[in-house]
Amino acid sequence: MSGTAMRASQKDFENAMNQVKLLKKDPGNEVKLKLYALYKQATEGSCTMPKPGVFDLVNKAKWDAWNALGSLPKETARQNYVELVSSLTSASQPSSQVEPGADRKPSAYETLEVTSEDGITKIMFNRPTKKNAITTQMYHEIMLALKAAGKDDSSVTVLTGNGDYYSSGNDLTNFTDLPPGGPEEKAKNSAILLRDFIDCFIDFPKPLIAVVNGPAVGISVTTLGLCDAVYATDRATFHTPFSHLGQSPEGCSSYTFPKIMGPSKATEMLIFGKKLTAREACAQGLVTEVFPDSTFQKEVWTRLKAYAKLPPNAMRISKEIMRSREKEKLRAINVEECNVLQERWLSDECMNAVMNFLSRKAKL
Ligand SMILES: CCCCCC/C=C/C(=O)SCCNC(=O)CCNC(=O)[C@H](O)C(C)(C)COP(=O)(O)OP(=O)(O)OC[C@H]1O[C@@H](n2cnc3c(N)ncnc32)[C@H](O)[C@@H]1OP(=O)(O)O
Repeated sequence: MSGTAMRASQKDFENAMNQVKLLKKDPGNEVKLKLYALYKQATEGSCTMPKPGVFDLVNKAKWDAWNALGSLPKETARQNYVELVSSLTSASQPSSQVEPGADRKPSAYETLEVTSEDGITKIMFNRPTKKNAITTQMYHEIMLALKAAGKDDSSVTVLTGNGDYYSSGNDLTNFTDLPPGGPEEKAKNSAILLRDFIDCFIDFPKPLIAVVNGPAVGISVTTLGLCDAVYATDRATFHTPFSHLGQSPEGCSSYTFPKIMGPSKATEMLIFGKKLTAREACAQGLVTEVFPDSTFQKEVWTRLKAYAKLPPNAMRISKEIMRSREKEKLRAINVEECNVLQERWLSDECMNAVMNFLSRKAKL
């Protein structure tokens, strides 16, 4: 939902709770879990309950769903709940009662614009004035959008950015919002969020294409290694300044980058923070193809529309074959990288780098 759209009131929330009870069609377990999680988050805030045991399957599934919302603000959870219920009630209406344009429901997201057309679900990062830096809320919204796109009836999913940047990576103000447990708790929560976020890329079931419309920094670069194709404007640059920030690689890049470009080129990017042009990134295999900025959008979307007409099940199965041998390995690498980062975030090197950026002493 855009920043200017109306927020759901407590009354809207209560109406939505009543509407859920009146749903004619069972929305299925997945949606019920999402509703449960959003309800708990909206009413109680972040999940602080102890995790149920592995054999307590139902409560564990509920706990997982709630816990996955991390620190999503209560108001956003309330809004997302109302919008989810609204989408369920409008989907269960007979088509003759649906007003023209009623399928164009307001977006369920504040930091993204998500659209579905011509067999393509487009997830657009939508904080152009902040160079599409990824806030905690935005991580959650991207996860929700990816999970929904993985199940919708589109054939391919596209990630792109609004404005002049693809994304400037992690929003460094994320580090300033400390929970009661201080930096240690913050680092622990962030590591869990990062692990879950990257798992969504590892497990994404359809072709996932990045349309890199401008410079990309940090995690918006590393996740490209988990996409299935990367199309870039010749204006894009690719920068992973982890050492400069006192941090270490994430997004499985410690594995995917050496595999894609060889260890020494990966070292230049991941350890020395060398910024690549789009053409350099293409020569090294991180980018699939580079287009002149003047024709970028037209050429890329024409191509994607043609790809989206291919048989969706064949594409899904082919991706599964290509990814299946790697999945367990990628998950393990993700956990390892998150553990290392959890410690890095508490280091003086990292804290100083973040403070320098926030106090405007340093930019990349
Ligand atoms: C759950 C946690 C998981 C963490 C995973 C680990 C992830 C690691 C990374 O992603 S590391 C990379 C982090 N990103 C950066 O260090 C980039 C920082 N930004 C910059 O250096 C510059 O802003 C720039 C080079 C991207 C763009 O410079 P310029 O063209 O001069 O624009 P501005 O600096 O004026 O930016 C406009 C506006 O946006 C704000 N902003 C931009 N990027 C970020 C960011 N990453 N975090 C926070 N804020 C950002 C910038 O402050 C300006 O805001 P203002 O208008 O001043 O309010």
